[in-house]
Amino acid sequence: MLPKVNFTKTQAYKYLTSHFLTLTHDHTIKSLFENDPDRFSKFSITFEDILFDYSKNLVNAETIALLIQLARECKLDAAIKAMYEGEKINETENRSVLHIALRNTTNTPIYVDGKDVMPEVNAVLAKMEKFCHTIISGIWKGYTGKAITDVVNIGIGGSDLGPVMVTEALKHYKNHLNIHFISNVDGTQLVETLKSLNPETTLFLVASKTFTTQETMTNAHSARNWFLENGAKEADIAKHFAALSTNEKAVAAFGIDIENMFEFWDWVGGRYSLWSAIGLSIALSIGFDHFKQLLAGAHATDQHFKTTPFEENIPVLMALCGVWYINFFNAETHAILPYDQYLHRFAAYFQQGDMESNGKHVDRNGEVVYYETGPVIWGEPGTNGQHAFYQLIHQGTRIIPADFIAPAQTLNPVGDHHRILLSNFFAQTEALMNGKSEKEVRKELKKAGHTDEETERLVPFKVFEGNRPTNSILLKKITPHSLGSLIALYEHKIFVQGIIWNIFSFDQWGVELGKQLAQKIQPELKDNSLVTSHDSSTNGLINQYKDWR
Ligand SMILES: O=P(O)(O)OC[C@H]1O[C@H](O)[C@@H](O)[C@@H](O)[C@@H]1O
Repeated sequence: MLPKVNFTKTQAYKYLTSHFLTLTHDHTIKSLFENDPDRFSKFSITFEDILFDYSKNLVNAETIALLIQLARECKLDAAIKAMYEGEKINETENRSVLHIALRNTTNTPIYVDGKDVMPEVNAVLAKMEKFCHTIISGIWKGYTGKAITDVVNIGIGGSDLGPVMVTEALKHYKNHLNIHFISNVDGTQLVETLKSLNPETTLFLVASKTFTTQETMTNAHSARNWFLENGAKEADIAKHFAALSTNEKAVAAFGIDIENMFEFWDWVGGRYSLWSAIGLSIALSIGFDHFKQLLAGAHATDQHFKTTPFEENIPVLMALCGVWYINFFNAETHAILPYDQYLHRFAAYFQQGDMESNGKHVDRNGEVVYYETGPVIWGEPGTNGQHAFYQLIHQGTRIIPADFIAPAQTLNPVGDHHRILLSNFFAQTEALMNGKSEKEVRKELKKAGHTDEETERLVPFKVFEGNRPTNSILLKKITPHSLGSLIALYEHKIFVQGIIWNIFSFDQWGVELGKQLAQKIQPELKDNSLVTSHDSSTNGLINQYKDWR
């Protein structure tokens, strides 16, 4: 059982409330640097090939100490232990939360209901490895004797976003196989994807934890129809369809050979499942050795998170800074801004990771909370974001804490590109912190030849308040290992925040209601009769749709 502490009732929260007033009155981030030449070394941590710099936050040593006291009062240590020991901390679904077991490369036993899960985990990994070898090498033949050239992952949510994000992030390491993803039930994605494919050389991976998700099952059935309508027979399905699921019965009912099923377990949350059989498209894309490196990188973070004192623990500090902004500064969103094109789906991935985990308004006692919980997560790769939405981060009315992520080494050295990219990465966090004062603006305008009158008119628009907080995460290079570590840092950050906010981070009841209503509406769309069973807006929309279709 997880501890159930209301963090707003702790001593630390009380202290933080008064500390907030003194800190924000007396300091800016800029002045904190001016007053402490060692600030960077005090507020940054190097873990393997990752430098986490949180010095450009509105925190001082006292803030961090109080936030850590908060974590202690919320019994974070007991919660971490409970997760790592396989306790059923997902209490509303009565399940353990063990994505850490999927990448437990040191193989220490982890027990669920008294049974070590590691033999099963290793058996599936071995099966995935063998499968990857036969597909990548071309030993596996399609129904006309040709090797597989294209792999299509059919899944949605956690059965899509992780594989999409990681195959994109590690594109540099990919082999000859073309990997495609179909997630949306909008037939457009299916039709556009299948257009370029040959059934003789295509492998479909039907990825669904439950194997009941409507979008995925609809797409999987249509893919099967396409396969059978283009020359293949029922008996050929075994060579072209595999399933990644926890639901053997439903896989068999769909007609996929159980030999081609890669299993995982109910203690793997969908949005934490890229490390499981759901990662098969990743392993096929980059090869199994690279996939193992991805797992090893995540395992390294798991060890860091489990064994490092909170003062030096990156996910704990990421989480606590987030709590500081959300619950004391009323920040509503958190931006993830990777200065790396390969990470272009990283923010989208953690939209599900974070928002489905911590988008909750009922605490672990079943009470409605009166404080803010999970932030809105958003972001795009820099420098594209700079030319789109950074205006609001720099000069808008809201506080937007942001993570800037960049690799020191590029995987694609071309001319001066990487130096230009990284100079923007460094410049942005500096600018967000320092801003530009009236005095500086005046000087600049005068130097540019503006009259005094023009200068005074323009000054207010050109001032940057600064004092906008950021984290910088500098990686040596994007590798399967470092990416695995990075993803796991964010996963554990989400866990820590869920513990502080006293919410259950590993269920997702909020996605159910829309699903239920869609099931109800679907039969109403069959014929053209007038619909009157809903509110007037929903009726009006449905009836107009019927009129226009
Ligand atoms: O893998 P499945 O079972 O198809 O679920 C896909 C997705 O469905 C729902 O939206 C949620 O439960 C997500 O967490 C999940 O990732």
